[in-house]
Amino acid sequence: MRTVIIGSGSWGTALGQVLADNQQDVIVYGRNEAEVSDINENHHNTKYFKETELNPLLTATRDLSVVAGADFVLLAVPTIAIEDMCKKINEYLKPNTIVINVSKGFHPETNERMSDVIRRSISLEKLSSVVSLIGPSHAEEVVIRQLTTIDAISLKIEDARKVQTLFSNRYFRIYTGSDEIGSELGAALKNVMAIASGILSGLGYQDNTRAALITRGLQEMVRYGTFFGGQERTFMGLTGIGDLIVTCTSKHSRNFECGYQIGQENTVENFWANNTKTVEGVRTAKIVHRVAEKNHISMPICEEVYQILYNHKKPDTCADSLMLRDLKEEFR
Ligand SMILES: NC(=O)C1=CN([C@@H]2O[C@H](COP(=O)(O)OP(=O)(O)OC[C@H]3O[C@@H](n4cnc5c(N)ncnc54)[C@H](O)[C@@H]3O)[C@@H](O)[C@H]2O)C=CC1
Ligand SMILES: O=C(CO)COP(=O)(O)O
Repeated sequence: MRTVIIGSGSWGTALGQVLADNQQDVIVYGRNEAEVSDINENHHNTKYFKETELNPLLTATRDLSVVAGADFVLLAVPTIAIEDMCKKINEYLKPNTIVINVSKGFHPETNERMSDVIRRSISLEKLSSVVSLIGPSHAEEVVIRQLTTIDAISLKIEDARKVQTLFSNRYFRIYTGSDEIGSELGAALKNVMAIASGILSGLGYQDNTRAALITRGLQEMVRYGTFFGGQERTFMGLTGIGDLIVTCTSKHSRNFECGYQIGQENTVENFWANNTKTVEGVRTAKIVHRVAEKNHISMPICEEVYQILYNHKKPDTCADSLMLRDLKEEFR
């Protein structure tokens, strides 16, 4: 069984190494010459992992036609690039390919979840199903083989099981599930909460405040996710509370880091001027604002993040906006 990973960034490389560790037939496609040759020649991906030595069995290419003949294609590019990438690989795919999504967020214009974008962009006969491989998993820790558990979620459960078998090993354990809506919405929304968590740390708030953020943030995720048909219990699992904890508390999280900078500087200006990293929660905050407003879903924490990012609201005014809201709204 052959797997092609599209994207030689941090997550594509780390997941490629899991498969190389499992002695699977795997290759990474990257558009970036430096990342590809670093993997092939030095067994490093220095841009993301500094000195970490990669499994030498992991190789990379800049030739997209490598996708031809793959049984599994894993898309490890940011959400904004998923539709375009699907259209590019479509011509090469063989019938019945399992396409694995690892991106966390929404299509920037249509607001669709990633599985829906992939199903819309790849020809029906070429796709067995989409499997979302998501959960609490910083690439920086997977690449050094820290014990990690994530979910393989698919509407076609036998495909989720195939992905589970492909990736599972002594440090990487995969659970399966079929609540695609609840899982993908949880994994997307936790990025907005991680920005909020970074902001509150940057402002100097401590553990009580973070516990409040995580707990109330989870309530918002459940409210939003169940409105669109996700199951409440999914949010108690790896793609909900699990991913929420890891990104709201970790120095590895780019969403947390983005929030931290904004909180410390008490302004969003420098972030907008200088950021070059993949910070999915920034776009997600905009989409959640749009969708929640239209559907009258109460999302107070997400709304403050949106106001800071897009309406120049001062971060140090947000605590009062949240803490002094009408108490009658708080029925649980
Ligand atoms: N890094 C992590 O720990 C985890 C990341 N994810 C998700 O994985 C997705 C990918 O993120 P990362 O690998 O972390 O990002 P990254 O920024 O480390 O790497 C992204 C890669 O995609 C490539 N790329 C960017 N735009 C492209 C385009 N238009 N066409 C083709 N290639 C393009 C870049 O050259 C780079 O190789 C995100 O949605 C993220 O939320 C999920 C779990 C863990
Ligand atoms: O999704 C992630 C860990 O589960 C990665 O988080 P960041 O995108 O914030 O770095």
